[in-house]
Amino acid sequence: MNVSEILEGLNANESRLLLALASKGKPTSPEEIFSAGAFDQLVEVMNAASWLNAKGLITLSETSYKCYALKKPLDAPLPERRALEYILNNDGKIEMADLSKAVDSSEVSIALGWLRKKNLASIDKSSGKTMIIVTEEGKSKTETDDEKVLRILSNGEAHESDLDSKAIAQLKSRQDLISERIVTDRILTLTDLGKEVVNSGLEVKEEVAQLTPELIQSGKWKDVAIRKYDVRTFAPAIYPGKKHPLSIIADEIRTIFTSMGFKEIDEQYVQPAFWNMDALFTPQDHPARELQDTFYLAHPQRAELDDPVVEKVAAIHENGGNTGSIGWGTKWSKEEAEKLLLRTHTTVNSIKYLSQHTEPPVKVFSLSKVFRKEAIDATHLPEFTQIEGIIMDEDANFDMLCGIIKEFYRRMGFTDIRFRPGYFPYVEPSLEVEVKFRGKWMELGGAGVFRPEVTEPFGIKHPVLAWGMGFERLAMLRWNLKDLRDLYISDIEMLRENPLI
Ligand SMILES: N[C@@H](Cc1ccccc1)C(=O)O
Repeated sequence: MNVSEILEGLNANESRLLLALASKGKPTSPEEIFSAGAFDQLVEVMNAASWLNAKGLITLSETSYKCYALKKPLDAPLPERRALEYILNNDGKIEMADLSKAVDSSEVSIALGWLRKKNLASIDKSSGKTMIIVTEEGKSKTETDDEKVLRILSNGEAHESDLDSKAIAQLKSRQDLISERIVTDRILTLTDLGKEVVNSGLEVKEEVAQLTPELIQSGKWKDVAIRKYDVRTFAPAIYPGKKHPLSIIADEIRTIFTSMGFKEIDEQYVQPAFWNMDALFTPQDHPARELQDTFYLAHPQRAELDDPVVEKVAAIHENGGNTGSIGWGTKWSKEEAEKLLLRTHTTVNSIKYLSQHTEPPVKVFSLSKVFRKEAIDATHLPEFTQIEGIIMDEDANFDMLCGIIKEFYRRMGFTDIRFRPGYFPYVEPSLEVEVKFRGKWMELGGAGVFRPEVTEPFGIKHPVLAWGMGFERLAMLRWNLKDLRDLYISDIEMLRENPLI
């Protein structure tokens, strides 16, 4: 291509950039060009730069480096420093067991590990006791290399060349201390060809980026230069406000149930044990009622029960009432039933709704939070969400229950479902629902038909089909996550990359 052909092919922004670079007379960064004011957006400079680079009119060189910052301000010296101070104040030597006086119990092994690794202290067992003894280095070093880095970073972000690289590596290996960011500097330089193009009478031809009704009506469109449409141009990433992935799934679930004719219900998180357990024929000595499984309220501890149904439920527990069942055969305590707790399942919503709606048809669902004293791990959270529902109908039966659950999962995109015998005190038959995912069966919830011991006190005469299923686990399968906790960590990258729908 000769110079005049090149000139012909330049768009307005490319020409503008060439002229800006020529007037600077030296290699210049896109940011500097942008701040000179000829462009509306930095991305336009970058876009033009990449085209000019491809055409050989400029070179675009990039250098990357790392910057470090504190993840959060340090409110105390590192555990090993606090431990060291403590040992020094105790003549440079303490018993291992006393280390917990210097640092938090969760920091003991961290402090000890780093004291030894940094050679600030050593372990000595020669006296028969395990002693921690400060080394010469520990006595003289008032600041280690990593502490120096932390001190620098406490004044703000710093360039990697200003920091000790070994100390950085050490700090990176520890949790929650420092974060790393890669910064890329770009420099634009006119090539000889670029200079030649500038010197051969380059000028900016104004272009129209958008055809307007006026341009068309007035006929001006014939005279203006219209910018070429190019799908390969850079575009800035836009992160609009959008729904959290969990809300997207929740919406899907709501749409499925409402389109099947269900109405959504919910209740308070705090419930008397009566509704959460007793009304559901859960015996008062059931393990799930224990303090280590259920969150009970401290203030107030109880709510008085004055519903006439309480007596009926009591009789059912003690001797089966007039259901034909023999009940649990134990003395029922009203006090136990009056304890307030954070609901452990949304089945409490279903039974409360039934208590007010005893005639068919009933088709309701809940999608709401429940609470259990679970240790947090990859598949358990103390606060999670259940997908609950009931159907009461004259013709309701077990097949219908299995059919509804299968249909629900089919609409969520899971076709391999199986039912296994399970045990929930309030249903008979009692089922566990499992979904096959990547060749493995995963338990997603329970279901069954409410027992007469549950329905009789309310005078319910027709079958009630009930189910309660995990919401987070479903979301986990949907997004192929290994860890439930990822759903609730608001990782901004994950949220940005997640598609809008
Ligand atoms: N409530 C049960 C699920 C369930 C609901 C309804 C009927 C049977 C089982 C649970 O939390 O695991």
